[in-house]
Amino acid sequence: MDIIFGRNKKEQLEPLRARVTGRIPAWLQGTLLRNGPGMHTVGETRYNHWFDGLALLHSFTIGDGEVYYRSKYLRSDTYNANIEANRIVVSEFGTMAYPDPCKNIFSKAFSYLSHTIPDFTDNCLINIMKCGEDFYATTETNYIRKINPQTLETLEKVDYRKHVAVNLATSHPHYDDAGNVLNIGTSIVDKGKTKYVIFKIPATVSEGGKKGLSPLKHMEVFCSIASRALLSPSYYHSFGVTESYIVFLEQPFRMDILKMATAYIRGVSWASCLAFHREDKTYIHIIDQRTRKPVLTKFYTDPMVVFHHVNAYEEDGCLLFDIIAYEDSSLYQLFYLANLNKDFEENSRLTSVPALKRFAVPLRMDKNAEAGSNLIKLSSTTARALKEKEDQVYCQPELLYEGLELPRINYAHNGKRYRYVFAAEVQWSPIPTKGISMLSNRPFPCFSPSDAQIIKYDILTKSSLKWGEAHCWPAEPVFVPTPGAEDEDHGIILSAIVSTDPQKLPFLLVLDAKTFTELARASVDVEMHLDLHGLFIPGADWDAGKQAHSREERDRAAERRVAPRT
Ligand SMILES: CC1=C(/C=C/C(C)=C/C=C/C(C)=C/C=O)C(C)(C)CCC1
Ligand SMILES: [Fe+2]
Repeated sequence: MDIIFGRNKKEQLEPLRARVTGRIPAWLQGTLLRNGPGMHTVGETRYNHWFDGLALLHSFTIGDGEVYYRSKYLRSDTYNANIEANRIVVSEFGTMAYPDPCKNIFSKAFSYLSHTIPDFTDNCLINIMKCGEDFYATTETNYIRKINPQTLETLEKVDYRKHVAVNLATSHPHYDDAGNVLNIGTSIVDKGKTKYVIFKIPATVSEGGKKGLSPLKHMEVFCSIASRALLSPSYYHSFGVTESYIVFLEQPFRMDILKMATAYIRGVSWASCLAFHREDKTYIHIIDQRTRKPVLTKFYTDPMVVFHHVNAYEEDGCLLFDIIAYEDSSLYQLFYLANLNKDFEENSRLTSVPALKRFAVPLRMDKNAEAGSNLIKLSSTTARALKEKEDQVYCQPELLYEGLELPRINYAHNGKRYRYVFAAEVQWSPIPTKGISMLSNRPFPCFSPSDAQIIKYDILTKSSLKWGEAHCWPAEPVFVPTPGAEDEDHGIILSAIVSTDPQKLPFLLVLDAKTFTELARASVDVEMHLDLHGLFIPGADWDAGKQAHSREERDRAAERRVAPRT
């Protein structure tokens, strides 16, 4: 497991031609650009958590049936400071770091305290966001980093706070048909009011006919939602949209602001300031995009932890939304490197498995409905919404499928009716209970991973198709539609596969999205990292992608030309 999770990966700066077996469809031209943690130790120091690792961007440039691979570390301020000091000097999610051991730690801590919330990391390791014509590496802090999608070079650092009052923002924005970005962030103790802020970044800006203006400078607040608890806003990783609404889950997995403000002085990580409150509810906020206000009915459900929304849409006066839900926060526990690097089977136990669940929320309240009655009359789901009071509804989901994560859809169906979920599936087999869970303090059913595959789940027929191979770890499957496609699943699936078998090279897998049969694979002789998220840039200048060298490479080549041979 160390091969996959714990080991630092080398960059592949020069585009490397992959060995293609099978046939890549001729129409498939573009670049699959992805992000994830690639470096877990710096000098003698090591990160505690897999989500701390330094961002390693990688790309597969595809065209004329060929594939070229390259990878490059994001040259974030965090990366540069760490490399220069040859140790970890910037704090990440699961690792608190101290910039300068020679200086008085306390004076530093006091200056942090006076700001309440310290300056966060710009190690943008989670996803890639498209903003107008530009691409950004993203994480969940207030920083994003512009990148060159062809050369993977790191460009400007953008601070969201300069444009909207957010200290944190998700790495999973939504896009409308015009390419405008919709995202949500948390504004911590801004004028004493902790709130969730939904903001928009326009795809294009033109002022007096001037082009090339930065869309980020034209961000606007779309609406905000007050946090239930001023000092403990919810943690969230994504949200949902339909054509007319936004779905935001205020889950009882919360950040303790006071703990965060003193974390540095106490020598504990940000992760330790997050806690799951199983005695609490999950509040379902539905924001009407037309009025820019939350609907007044209070919808809630049982406590849960959600990272990924799959999709949401409206049907017959109801809003349906699908998520991957956990019963507790054991996922974060699992990704501590100490757990991942030891006996994986033994240690990677979850006290709850990721489950695809469908919720249904009534958009119009039946005033005459009796208390206790189910307001959902759809034949397509068994999800229920029980009226409790005039303005209070308890939602009970329909369980669709257990054991999948990293969901993707055909994005043309985002916010609209859809049928297919593409995801990574990890089958967690139950193992005999050995004791009491440290997380929940109760006897726990334990699960250990037994099999990893890519899955296409059909919500309509409740059936699935799968792709899997021995020793292979699939990444998030990305759907790319065939040009002119009419069917939702008319296209291909791309996934970067790494293997635990040292004899087997990593490869880009190309599947037919309809049948889930393998069309081709492009193997590369590199140590590839297991990534998190990314996107496909269609029709990107294939020749340029194949040849484009970064500024550094060009400089090195020039140096080689002038340097006398010794
Ligand atoms: C640094 C930092 C954070 C980073 C969180 C990260 C990096 C989360 C990654 C989550 C993933 C990858 C989930 C996958 O499902 C917080 C807690 C937002 C706030 C404090 C500073
Ligand atoms: Fe994610």
